[in-house]
Amino acid sequence: MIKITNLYKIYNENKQNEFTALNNINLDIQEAQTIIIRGKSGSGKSTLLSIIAGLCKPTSGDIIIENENIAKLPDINISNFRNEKIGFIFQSFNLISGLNTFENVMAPLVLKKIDKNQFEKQVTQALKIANIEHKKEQKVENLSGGEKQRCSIARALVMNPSIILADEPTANLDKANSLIFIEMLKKFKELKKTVIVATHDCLFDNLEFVDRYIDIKDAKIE
Ligand SMILES: Nc1ncnc2c1ncn2[C@@H]1O[C@H](COP(=O)(O)OP(=O)(O)OP(=O)(O)O)[C@@H](O)[C@H]1O
Repeated sequence: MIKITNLYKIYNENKQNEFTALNNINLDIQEAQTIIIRGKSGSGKSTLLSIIAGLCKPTSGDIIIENENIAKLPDINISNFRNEKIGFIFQSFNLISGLNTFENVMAPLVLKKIDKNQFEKQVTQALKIANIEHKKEQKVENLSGGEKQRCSIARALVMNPSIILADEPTANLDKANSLIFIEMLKKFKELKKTVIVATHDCLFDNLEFVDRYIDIKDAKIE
């Protein structure tokens, strides 16, 4: 479902500060699997997730997602592809201040031509799955850290994507909220989402529902 072949990411290529962040990555991820990518700070985890999300171009190599080689897609097609297929949960939540929870979650739907009832249904369903419906009218700047994350999870789910990517999802959470996030991963699995989490948090070690742990060291899969 996600097939990565001979993937390289070289920052500042042919310059004095050239740096290889991903060095010949090959990876096959099946539909509905839960994958944890582990590695020290600077090992290349975020770079790999950003490339899978189409947020950043590889230097070379192929990333086939549902029969589409996103390494070769023009930028405009990549954003449409990302909007429909991928939900991204950012470490620092990336919510829009001044708007409430409901408005933040509906943001990805705004440009879609769907009727108001369907629109409200999709937002409400995402809020329910993420357990944040009770805060739908609260401005996001007044949410707690855990609630901000649940709002960003609802936003990631609102388009009903088949793939969920999470970059260091527990970096800004206390232990209790980190464990709530881990429980949320089980829910994603029940919903048959393909989930890839990049983390160096040992709370993610030895989880029985995780299909595969991938360790990255110095830009390579170990
Ligand atoms: N735009 C850039 N230009 C140059 N080097 C970069 C750029 N982005 C990332 N890097 C370098 O690539 C390496 C991998 O970065 P990346 O963010 O993927 O690591 P990471 O494993 O996610 O680390 P962390 O856990 O700290 O987020 C790092 O050494 C980083 O400094």
